[in-house]
Amino acid sequence: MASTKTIQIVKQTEPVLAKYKEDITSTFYKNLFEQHPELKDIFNMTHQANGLQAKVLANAIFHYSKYIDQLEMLSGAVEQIAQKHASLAISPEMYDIVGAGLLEAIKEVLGEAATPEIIEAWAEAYGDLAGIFIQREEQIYKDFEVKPGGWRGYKSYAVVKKEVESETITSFYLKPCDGKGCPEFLPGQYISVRVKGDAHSHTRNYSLSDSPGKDYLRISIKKEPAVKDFAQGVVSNYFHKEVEEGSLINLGIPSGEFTLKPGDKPVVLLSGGVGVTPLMSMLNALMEQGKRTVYFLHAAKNSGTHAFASHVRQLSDQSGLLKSYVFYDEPLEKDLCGKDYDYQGLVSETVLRSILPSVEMDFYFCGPTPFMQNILSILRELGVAESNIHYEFFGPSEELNAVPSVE
Ligand SMILES: NC(=O)C1=CN([C@@H]2O[C@H](COP(=O)(O)OP(=O)(O)OC[C@H]3O[C@@H](n4cnc5c(N)ncnc54)[C@H](O)[C@@H]3O)[C@@H](O)[C@H]2O)C=CC1
Repeated sequence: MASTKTIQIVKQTEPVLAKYKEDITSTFYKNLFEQHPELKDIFNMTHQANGLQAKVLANAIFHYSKYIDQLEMLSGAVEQIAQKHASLAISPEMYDIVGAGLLEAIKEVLGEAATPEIIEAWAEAYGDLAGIFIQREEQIYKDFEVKPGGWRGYKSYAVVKKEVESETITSFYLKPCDGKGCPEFLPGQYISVRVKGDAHSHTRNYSLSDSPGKDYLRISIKKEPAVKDFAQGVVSNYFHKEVEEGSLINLGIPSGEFTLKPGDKPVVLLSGGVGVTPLMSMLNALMEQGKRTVYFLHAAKNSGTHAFASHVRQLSDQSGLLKSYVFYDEPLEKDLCGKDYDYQGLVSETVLRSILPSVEMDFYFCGPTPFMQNILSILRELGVAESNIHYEFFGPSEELNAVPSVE
C-alpha cells in the first residue's frame, strides 16, 4: 500500500486527471510506439487508431486514483486486466517501460502543474499497482504452465480444419504442434492469437468456441471489414483468406473471467452476431453436463449471418433441456417463408417476459455494443439480480450503461 502522503497527493490530483486523462493516455501511447515500435506486436493497433485503448487506460488510471486507499474496490477490475495481460504474455519488464512512459506523458500534458512531488507520488503509486499485477500474472503463468497441455508465453498450434459457419464467420480447429494434447479451459474463456504482418506482428483475442475436453481448440472468427489505416480487419481477413489446413498459429494461454459459473439454476445465454462464440462453448459444455435447463437466444441479421444454426437445432432436437430462440432483424426474402427464426426484430423485454418462466436464472450475454446495452437495460428492468448477470464487453464499461432499451 502506498504511503499516506502519496495517497493524499494522488487523490488531490483526481480532478486534474478527470479533465486530462485521455490527453495523458493518448500522449503516452503515441510516445510509446515511437520509442518502442516492437510493442506494436502486442497491442491491438485498431484500438490505438480508434482511441479505445487510450480511453480504457484513462479510465483505469482514474479509478485507481479514486480508490487508491480502498484497493479492495478494484479487485474485480485488477483480475480482469491481469487475465487480459496473461493472455498476451505481458512480462514484468513491460511495466517499467509503461511506468516511465506514463510519467513522461503526465509531465508533457500537465507541464509545470506536474510538480516533482506529484510525479514522485505517481511513481510510487504506479510501482505499487504494477507490483500487484506482476505478482498475479506470474501466478496465472505458473498455474497454467504445470497443467496437462499447458505452456508459458506462446505455443505453436496447427490448423487441422477450417469450417464455414456463416457468410461472415468461419471456425478454425487447432491442435498443438508438439502433439502433447490440449489444455483444459473454462467455457467462455478467450485466447490470444499472434500472426506475422508486413511491418509488425498482430495480436488479437478470440473466444474459444467449443467446450473444453476435446483434442482440439476451436476459434470462430468474423471477417471484419478492412480499414487500412486502422489495421482493422487485418487478422480476421488473414484468417479467412490465407489460413488453411496445415497453417501454423501462435496461441497465448486461455484467459478471461466471463466463464460459466457452477450451480443448478437454469441458464439463459443471449448472443448477438459473433458474440455467439463464447456462448457456444458454454452451450456445448452445458449440454454435455446434461443437468441444467438452458434458454439459448441468438440474434442475427438473417440466415446469411446466422452461425451454428444447424448445430444448435440438432442439440435442441436431441435434448429437452435446451430451448432455443432465434431473432432476425433483417430477414431475407427466403427467410420469410422458412422456419429458421422465431422472432422478427431485436430481443425485447416483452419477448423475454413471454419466454422465461422466472428471472431466477443465470444470465450470460455477449454481442455488439448496442445489443449489450439493450440486454443489460432489459435485464435490469426485469429485476434480475446483479449477481446473476454476466457479460463480456471489450470497451469502456461506461459505454455499456449509456443507451436505454429499445422498448
Ligand atoms: N462483447 C463485445 O464487445 C463484442 C463486440 N462485437 C463487435 O460488434 C461488431 C458487430 O458484430 P456482428 O456480429 O457483425 O453483429 P451484427 O451487427 O450482425 O448484429 C448482430 C445482432 O445484434 C443485434 N443488435 C444490433 N444492434 C442492436 C441494437 N441497437 N439494439 C439491440 N440489438 C441490436 C441485432 O439483433 C443484430 O442482428 C463486431 O464487428 C465486433 O467488433 C461483437 C461481439 C462481441
